[in-house]
Amino acid sequence: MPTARFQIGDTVMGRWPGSNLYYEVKVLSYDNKTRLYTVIYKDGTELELKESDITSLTIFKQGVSRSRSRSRSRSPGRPRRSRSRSPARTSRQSSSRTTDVRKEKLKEALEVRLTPVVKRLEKTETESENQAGGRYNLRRRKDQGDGKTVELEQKTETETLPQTKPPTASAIKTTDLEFGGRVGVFFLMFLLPVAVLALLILGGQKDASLQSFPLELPALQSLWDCQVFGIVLLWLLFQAVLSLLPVGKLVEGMPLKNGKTLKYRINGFYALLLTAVAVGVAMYQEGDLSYIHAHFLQFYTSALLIVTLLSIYLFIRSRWASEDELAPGGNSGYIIYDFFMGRELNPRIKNFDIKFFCEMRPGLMGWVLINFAMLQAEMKHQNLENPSPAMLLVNIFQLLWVVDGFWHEEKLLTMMDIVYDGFGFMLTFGDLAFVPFTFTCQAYYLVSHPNELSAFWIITLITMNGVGYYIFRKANSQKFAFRKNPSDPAVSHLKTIPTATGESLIVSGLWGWVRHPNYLGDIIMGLAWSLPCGFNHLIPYFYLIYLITLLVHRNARDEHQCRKKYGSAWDEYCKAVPYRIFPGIY
Ligand SMILES: NC(=O)C1=CN([C@@H]2O[C@H](COP(=O)(O)OP(=O)(O)OC[C@H]3O[C@@H](n4cnc5c(N)ncnc54)[C@H](OP(=O)(O)O)[C@@H]3O)[C@@H](O)[C@H]2O)C=CC1
Ligand SMILES: CC(C)CCC[C@@H](C)[C@H]1CC=C2C3=C(CC[C@@]21C)[C@@]1(C)CC[C@H](O)C(C)(C)[C@@H]1CC3
Repeated sequence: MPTARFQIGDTVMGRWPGSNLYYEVKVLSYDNKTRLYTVIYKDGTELELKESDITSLTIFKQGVSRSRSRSRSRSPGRPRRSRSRSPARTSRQSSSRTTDVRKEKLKEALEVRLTPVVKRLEKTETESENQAGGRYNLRRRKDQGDGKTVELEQKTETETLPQTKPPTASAIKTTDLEFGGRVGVFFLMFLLPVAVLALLILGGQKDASLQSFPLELPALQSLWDCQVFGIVLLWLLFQAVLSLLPVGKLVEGMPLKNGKTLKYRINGFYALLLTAVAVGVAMYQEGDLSYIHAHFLQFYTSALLIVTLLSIYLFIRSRWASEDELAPGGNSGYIIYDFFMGRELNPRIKNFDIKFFCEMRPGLMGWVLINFAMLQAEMKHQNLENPSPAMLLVNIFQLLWVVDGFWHEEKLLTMMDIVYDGFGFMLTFGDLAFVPFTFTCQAYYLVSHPNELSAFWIITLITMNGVGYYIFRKANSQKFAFRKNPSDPAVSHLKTIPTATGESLIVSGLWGWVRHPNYLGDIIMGLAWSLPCGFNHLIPYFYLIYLITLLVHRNARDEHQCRKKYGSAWDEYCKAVPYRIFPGIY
């Protein structure tokens, strides 16, 4: 008959599921059969924990002070990494984000069942302070001067405790396959490039209706041009050189599995300005940008070849990557799957981060350049003295979005694409081929399909894009500011739900309206980018369709992770804010 090591009513330290973080919990009961303890966290979450996930307060405190003195003696005078980390997020959050990533893919041995019992919506500062009592009041801790540091230190130190050692890297194996597994990604790998090619062929035809497909298939030799390939290579090289310029700040990314952080040069905005200058000079020298329109298919096939070669290089080099440099989602052992998803998380050549570079630079800059080239091509093809209002709107709206992206470049470092996803065919194709050749679908379409816009429509579209942008920017900035410092006056008025991980969820304002207001803003903008092209064809709506599909899928993926991470607090959030992306739609 097994005996319980901890007694009912004992206050002990309990591991939070899937993480290496320990919180004070009270033992409620012990089940002799399952050998599980039911414990209650201070936020009211009840869990069943194994004995190995519980430690007594005394042992825990000894462990913390031991590891503290160990780390001090190892690196005297060295500043704590966690305090000087990326400005993108606080290290407290960084820590839980990495933990979340581990939790998702490392198949930890923890088996816990979440049993939401008491739920509490944190309403106002005063109210939550009154309620603080015995409960875990996160809001209050953060507001208590050094409270944040204490909490942060404890978590950092906790990771060095022997009993909370993360699973060894060799245990990492991707078992949950996405996109239909091996067969799914195999088809996607061929379907995606072909679908984009079809879009480009169709968008360039006079009759771009889907019924006319597959008309006028281009001759094979017209898909390739060595000069175009050379231009694409030069473009990549030029952007790579700009990204390496020692201007702009150096920031640290999120902590990796091995506890290290990588440095990133944030100079995208300068690179955009320099690119604009270079294009200006080229035009002044009588360069004709409409060349891009005339050779659009060849530019695409050149990009596709580079994508393929780069993906092969990335896959081969990942063989030499250490286990802790691998992405949790791209290490299934199946060649096709891992090639598609990407094995290595942050492939680098010295300080040059290939993923970060591809994600932001050649594709996004290329998008703006191609749009501008389409504007010139439109004037040439339609004998216009000035670009059409539709073309101008599309160019300006999208330029605003790209400029915004570069202005907030460092925030990308906290996104799942950088923190979690490997760099393989999917992202390489997405960044270098999909973004520049499909996000430009409206401008490309307008070159051969003019669409008149009335003043009313123009004003409506400007308003729509403005509203979308406001929601998108405000939601993203609010979340970012809140994660950085919840006491920031700009966000401290927001109502929140505390969670047992130490992070709160915003439940008022935009984040109290729908659960992903930033996606909603993005979608409204996507609509404002397509409508200038009229309603004759589906081609200009390709971006909108892609965006909705991607964001709905991303939303599901994110919610799955948030539910695992925040447990009952996430359910509470979902109850308080029932709509996912669109108001009125669950
Ligand atoms: N045009 C395009 O092709 C694409 C555009 N985008 C845009 O990029 C932007 C960022 O998107 P993405 O990174 O996917 O997602 P989000 O920026 O929405 O990040 C989701 C994370 O936010 C945190 N969070 C969720 N709800 C709350 C809340 N109520 N309060 C506080 N924190 C919360 C959670 O992380 P935690 O709690 O750990 O902080 C969650 O994991 C969006 O605007 C999106 O539209 C994205 C993909 C493609
Ligand atoms: C079907 C395809 C192969 C799917 C590819 C998806 C990618 C094109 C997108 C996934 C997430 C992206 C983001 C941006 C660009 C498109 C991809 C790579 C982004 C960097 C653009 C600039 C923005 O400001 C952003 C919010 C930083 C975007 C982040 C996500």
